Amino acid sequence: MTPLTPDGTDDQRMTQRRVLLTGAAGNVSRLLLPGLAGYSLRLTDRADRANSIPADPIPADSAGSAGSVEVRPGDLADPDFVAEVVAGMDTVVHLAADPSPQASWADLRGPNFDVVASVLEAALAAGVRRVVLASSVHAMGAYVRRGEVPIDPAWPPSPCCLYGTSKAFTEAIGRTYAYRTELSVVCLRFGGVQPRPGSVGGLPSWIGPEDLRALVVGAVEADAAKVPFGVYHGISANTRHEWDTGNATADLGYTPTMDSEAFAGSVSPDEERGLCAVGPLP
Ligand SMILES: NC(=O)C1=CN([C@@H]2O[C@H](COP(=O)(O)OP(=O)(O)OC[C@H]3O[C@@H](n4cnc5c(N)ncnc54)[C@H](O)[C@@H]3O)[C@@H](O)[C@H]2O)C=CC1
Ligand SMILES: O=C(O)[C@H]1OC(=O)[C@H](O)[C@@H](O)[C@@H]1O
Repeated sequence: MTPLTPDGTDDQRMTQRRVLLTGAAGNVSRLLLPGLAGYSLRLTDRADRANSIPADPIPADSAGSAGSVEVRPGDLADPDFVAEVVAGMDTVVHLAADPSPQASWADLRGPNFDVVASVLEAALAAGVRRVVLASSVHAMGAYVRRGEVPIDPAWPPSPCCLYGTSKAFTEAIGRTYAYRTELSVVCLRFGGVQPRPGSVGGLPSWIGPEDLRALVVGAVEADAAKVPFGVYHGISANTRHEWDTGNATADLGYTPTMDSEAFAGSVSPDEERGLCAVGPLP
């Protein structure tokens, strides 16, 4: 791997970094990509989603030079494809997964368990510096229902659903790779990633697009020697404070500026406490 120029400008550093984004045709990617415009990007998603992967240079959301964009469609369930698409990358931002809190074990075991393991294994083999793994607030959702807030990222996972369980696994296997190998792993527990929050119940766990971009860039850029592993809450600076983001500020330089309260008067009145419906597991 070519080392980055240590005294380069931020723009130079970004275009030198080769970043693979998985799940590039998805909803989080759509909001995230303008923040990654300065990187040399490789974007991947399933072939049947390829026409939703942006193929042209991404318009940046702030002044900055546009890096290159390469699109490589394929199925991450195939470990050979994973190895191929990870090769040559400095950083992997792994978003691809089943994002549904209603998903069953049968739905999740491939995309949210096996694929995570394949991505870490391929990244290690390829000499990748850092893997950023998409986790979710659902890994901690039981604390919300019990009203045990604000939630400290260092508390043990307490998933509210099997999807949350898959994210607790994601964090655990990431921690193992960081402990046993040279790979640095950063897990981001995103809240509701939306241009604006949808309901009153979603106000505490919202992360807006600008904060999402700043958090992921912070996770890509943080010095791997100083941050071999970490789990961070990806939440905006919401007035209805339920998620501690202090370690993200300290380690990743994340200083959120958006606040869901700005939308409080115009969201749906659904106030349900908890991220998931209660009832039998799927
Ligand atoms: N949307 C949200 O508010 C939140 C999302 N997350 C996490 O962020 C990540 C992205 O979520 P979204 O963009 O909302 O989901 P999405 O469903 O919109 O996008 C995920 C993408 O991953 C791709 N994918 C899944 N399995 C694949 C495979 N085997 N091979 C290749 N591509 C595959 C899908 O085709 C899809 O385009 C997920 O890991 C999700 O769990 C976490 C918290 C909140
Ligand atoms: O609970 C939330 O706000 C979000 O959390 C997630 O992890 C899910 O992937 C997304 O579908 C939810 O909308």
